[in-house]
Amino acid sequence: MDIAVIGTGYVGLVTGACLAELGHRVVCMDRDKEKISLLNNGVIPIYEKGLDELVARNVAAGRLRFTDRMIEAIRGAEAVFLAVGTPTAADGGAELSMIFEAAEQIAMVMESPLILIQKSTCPVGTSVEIERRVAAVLAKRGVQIPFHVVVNPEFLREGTAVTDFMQPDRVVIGADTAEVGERVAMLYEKIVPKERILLMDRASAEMTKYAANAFLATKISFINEIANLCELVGADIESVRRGIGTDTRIGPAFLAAGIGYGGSCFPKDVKALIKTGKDAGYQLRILESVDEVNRQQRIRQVEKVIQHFGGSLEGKRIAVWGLAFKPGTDDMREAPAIDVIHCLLREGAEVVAYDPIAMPQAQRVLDQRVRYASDALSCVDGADAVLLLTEWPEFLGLDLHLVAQKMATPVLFDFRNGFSPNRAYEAGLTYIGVGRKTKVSLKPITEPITSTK
Ligand SMILES: NC(=O)C1=CN([C@@H]2O[C@H](COP(=O)(O)OP(=O)(O)OC[C@H]3O[C@@H](n4cnc5c(N)ncnc54)[C@H](O)[C@@H]3O)[C@@H](O)[C@H]2O)C=CC1
Ligand SMILES: O=C(O)[C@H]1O[C@H](OP(=O)(O)OP(=O)(O)OC[C@H]2O[C@@H](n3ccc(=O)[nH]c3=O)[C@H](O)[C@@H]2O)[C@H](O)[C@@H](O)[C@@H]1O
Repeated sequence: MDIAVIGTGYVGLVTGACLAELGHRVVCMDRDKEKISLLNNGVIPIYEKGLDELVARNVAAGRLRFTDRMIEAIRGAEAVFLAVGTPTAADGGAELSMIFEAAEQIAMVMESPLILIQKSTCPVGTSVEIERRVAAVLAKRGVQIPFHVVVNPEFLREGTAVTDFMQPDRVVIGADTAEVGERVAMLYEKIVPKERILLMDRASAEMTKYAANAFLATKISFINEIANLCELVGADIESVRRGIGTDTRIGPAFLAAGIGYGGSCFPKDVKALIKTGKDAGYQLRILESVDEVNRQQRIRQVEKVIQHFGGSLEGKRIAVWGLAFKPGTDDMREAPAIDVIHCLLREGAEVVAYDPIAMPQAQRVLDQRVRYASDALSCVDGADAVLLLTEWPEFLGLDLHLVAQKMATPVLFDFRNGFSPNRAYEAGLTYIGVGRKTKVSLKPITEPITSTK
């Protein structure tokens, strides 16, 4: 099929490259000329495992092209994916101006029948509004061109985006007729069995995406609340996590306690769903708490650091391991590190940070006073404490004896529960995790779980 993808960010670029890999002819379009120029010069603007080879292979095979011109993107296309951003608006809802603008730009130049596929995460009713706007532009142009708007939300995660796209648990397709839904389903036939392609109405597909992200965010805030309680009553969250995660009705995924969720989606999608509820006259109490618990979780961890140093961080050198919102990505959107570092600086600390991949992105958003180290060990040189904020494997494999030796005072705040407390103690570090016993006298009975899936 000839396909256009509008918006060449994390989702658009992965979608375009993967569809090309499946044999389709794909044109990826973005209004950001710099991004398109990089891509046309073989440079991938984001860090995502496996994406560079995938893009290079499909460009070389002539199945994947990039443009900043809408008319060029949709010429000859049968289907157009809309994968532009839908960030948080001032009222907490989803900012839809970019997706409406893209749809209207398509309507202004389309010459033949099209299926518009809403890949971006958008509140219930957006597909109907897109339909209305496209029809209005076509009417203004005085042309009659058949088109459909189909909802096909994306469930990939950054860091594993290519494999998530190529091996999805399921594909959700919301369409107003079974026939158009089936046509979009054909795009996924090679990667997912038919019974896992879920055809439904458009409103339900739009809601499914928000419900999925909101549920995963709820699991995280839930386990963080239990972890906070563990700290107060002397239980260990890693044991509890194992104890509940082995119940098949609960499952082990998304139960890693820590500093809370960040990223471009959970925070914004939870807020947007709360706003959808408000607009419909329904208060989503659970999700309001999920959002609030997540906000507090960052503050709570900084308070632990302040408390450890007797109420002030004035003149303390704090090392920060990890800046991206999770390992495997350079994405700094809503990264806990932003808030944590802001608070540390406000309290008078000197901050030295290191992230194996995200430092160039971080430098754009963090305070100029932050200093950057060239590796994980030099980051802790002379530090009064080190904070693990992103559980990159590179940190977890460090020799903690060496770490302790380099520090002025050997204190490890493990805000991702990436290390074994006993390993840290044996290396001479004071260990403070999230929901972990501050002193573990027994041999470790649980190993830290670093995978979040
Ligand atoms: N990042 C992720 O892991 C996931 C994101 N999503 C959803 O996918 C959507 C896109 O997210 P990301 O890829 O992260 O966003 P992004 O911000 O990385 O990329 C969006 C791109 O759209 C471009 N754009 C905006 N308006 C445009 C227009 N009128 N014409 C052409 N290009 C335009 C921007 O220049 C940007 O390059 C959002 O709705 C998000 O919630 C869904 C699943 C996963
Ligand atoms: O809509 C989206 O954008 C995507 O949002 C998330 O993907 P992503 O944000 O890339 O990353 P996750 O692996 O879900 O992690 C999100 C945040 O939760 C945190 N997390 C995750 C799991 C866990 O157990 N504990 C925990 O604190 C991570 O550190 C990270 O900050 C979802 O997992 C995807 O299915 C979805 O498509």
